[in-house]
Amino acid sequence: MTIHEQRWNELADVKDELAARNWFPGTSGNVSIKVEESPLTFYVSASGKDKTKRTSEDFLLVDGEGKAVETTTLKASAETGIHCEVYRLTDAGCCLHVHTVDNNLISELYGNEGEITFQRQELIKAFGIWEEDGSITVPIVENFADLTKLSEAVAGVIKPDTKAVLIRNHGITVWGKNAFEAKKHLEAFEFLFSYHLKLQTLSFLSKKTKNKSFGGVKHGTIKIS
Ligand SMILES: CSCCC(=O)C(=O)COP(=O)(O)O
Ligand SMILES: [Zn+2]
Repeated sequence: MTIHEQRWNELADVKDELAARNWFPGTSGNVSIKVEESPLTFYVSASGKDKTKRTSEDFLLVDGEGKAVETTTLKASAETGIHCEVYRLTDAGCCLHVHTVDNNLISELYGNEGEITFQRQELIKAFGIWEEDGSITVPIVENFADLTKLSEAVAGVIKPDTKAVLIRNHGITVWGKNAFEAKKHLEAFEFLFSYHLKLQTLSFLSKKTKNKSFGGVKHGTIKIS
């Protein structure tokens, strides 16, 4: 099997796994995988496709500027520019973008702060953070309609330890050194988002009902009194 076939299959497999979780509602989302480092080429999903279906026209090969490197009638994802920035600024080998209710809610709740930080959560070990007081921060950018501006906004918040960027009321773009790691990071973030939202809801409800069962909420810590 050629390297191109291998990468295509890895990307198709991870896309299927995310589709099985209903993480591509309404044709949303896009995925990519690096094929060659220099000059950069990567497979990216074709725009507007039903990402729950597996076909021979799911991906096309593009260069570091997001331009097709082979003759094709396929159109690269509208958000290919974001994938280009991720490959330009990080050592990513795979980049995944999904729209979920949880990542949209978190992006709106913390949008004005421009970031959300998770601490004292076992699952941050999925990002290689094993320190007692380690934390992971996800920057949040506005959802600019101009996709060049959106790509620039994403690029502007990527630091050396950034693993993902939230786009406000849009979705998350997350990456890893390969498809396995990118999926691991995505699953871990979605777990943290879901946990955080449930905890905030429980905290709010307990305050509303003056039920003292749940105390102050501090980055995932629940004090039971
Ligand atoms: C109906 S989703 C709107 C576009 C979007 O945000 C997305 O993730 C999918 O765009 P693509 O061009 O990659 O299909
Ligand atoms: Zn999107």
